[in-house]
Amino acid sequence: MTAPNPARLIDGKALAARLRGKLQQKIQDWVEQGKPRPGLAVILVGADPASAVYVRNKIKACKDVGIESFHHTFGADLSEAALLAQIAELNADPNVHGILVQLPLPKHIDPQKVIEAIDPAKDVDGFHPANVGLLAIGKPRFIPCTPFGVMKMLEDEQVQLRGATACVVGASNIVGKPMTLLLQAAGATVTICNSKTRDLAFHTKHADVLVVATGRPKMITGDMIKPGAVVIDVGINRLDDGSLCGDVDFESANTVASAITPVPGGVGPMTIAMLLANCLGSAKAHH
Ligand SMILES: NC(=O)C1=CN([C@@H]2O[C@H](COP(=O)(O)OP(=O)(O)OC[C@H]3O[C@@H](n4cnc5c(N)ncnc54)[C@H](OP(=O)(O)O)[C@@H]3O)[C@@H](O)[C@H]2O)C=CC1
Ligand SMILES: Nc1nc(=O)c2c([nH]1)NC[C@@H]1CN(c3ccc(C(=O)N[C@@H](CCC(=O)O)C(=O)O)cc3)C=[N+]21
Ligand SMILES: [Mg+2]
Repeated sequence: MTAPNPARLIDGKALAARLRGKLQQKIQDWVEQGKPRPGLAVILVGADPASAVYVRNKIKACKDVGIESFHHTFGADLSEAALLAQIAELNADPNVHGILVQLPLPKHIDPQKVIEAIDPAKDVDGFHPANVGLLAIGKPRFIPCTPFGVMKMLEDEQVQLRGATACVVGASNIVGKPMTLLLQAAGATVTICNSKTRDLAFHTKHADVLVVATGRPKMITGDMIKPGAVVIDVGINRLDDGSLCGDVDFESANTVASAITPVPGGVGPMTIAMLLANCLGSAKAHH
């Protein structure tokens, strides 16, 4: 059975490809002006298979648009001190404009300490407290890639955020919190939910724009969605059969929403495109 009235599919993969094409041209122009090629250092600690895939995707995306990438891979037994020393070296390297330490890190390493060791001017993830603060006061330097990508998708879809009701489900530092700041800066009235939220559906059902980032496969079902809402599914979950699914139950949500992102092919590719955009922005700010 097909949905009676299926939602418009928001094609993040296609939009990301368009953005990468524009970036490739901008980087070519920049380098032709005699400016240094943007460089991104990616640090991977340990052998988490999902992380390894993401890092490989990021490095390939760099190559496609003309960003030089520097890949540093370490075993899971790397000491925190050694990681901090590696970051200090990259902070001082003039060929490196962006530094990304792939999360999660092994348990013996304090991720907050690592994030704070990165030069805020090279923090293309936008996770450093200085950059979080700048975003919070409406003067962003680096916008975290995933929420930045979501905003680009909403813009491309011409979703009216001014005066709209938005709900963000999930309140992490890397997705939910910065997402809330961006939506509210765009004029939406925003509710942010977490695992303790009582009557989650009450909140989600009021949202014209619903963004979900919980890491709970298919937890948002069609009956929790306002008819006609725009639904953005940030979740990436691997099921036992090896397939990927989001935090939204696509099948039931698709019949209620007016537009929805798929997983895969939605927010994920946009995250990488915005990382590349932040790297070019950083190279320009350095020169
Ligand atoms: N597409 C992309 O580019 C990216 C995708 N992701 C994916 O997005 C998802 C979220 O990632 P991340 O933000 O890092 O996750 P975290 O685990 O850091 O945070 C999850 C958040 O969701 C909340 N939450 C958990 N369960 C529920 C529930 N039942 N009801 C309401 N809220 C709940 C948690 O609440 P509490 O605060 O109470 O614990 C927490 O705030 C994951 O699937 C991840 O793989 C992440 C980054 C990028
Ligand atoms: N310092 C840091 N910065 C991050 O931005 C960061 C991180 N750590 N750790 C993990 C999360 C997750 N993340 C994704 C990026 C792209 C896809 C992506 O391209 N997804 C494809 C599918 C990929 C697949 O097949 O597995 C898609 O949705 O179509 C997914 C997830 C970035 N993260
Ligand atoms: Mg490269």
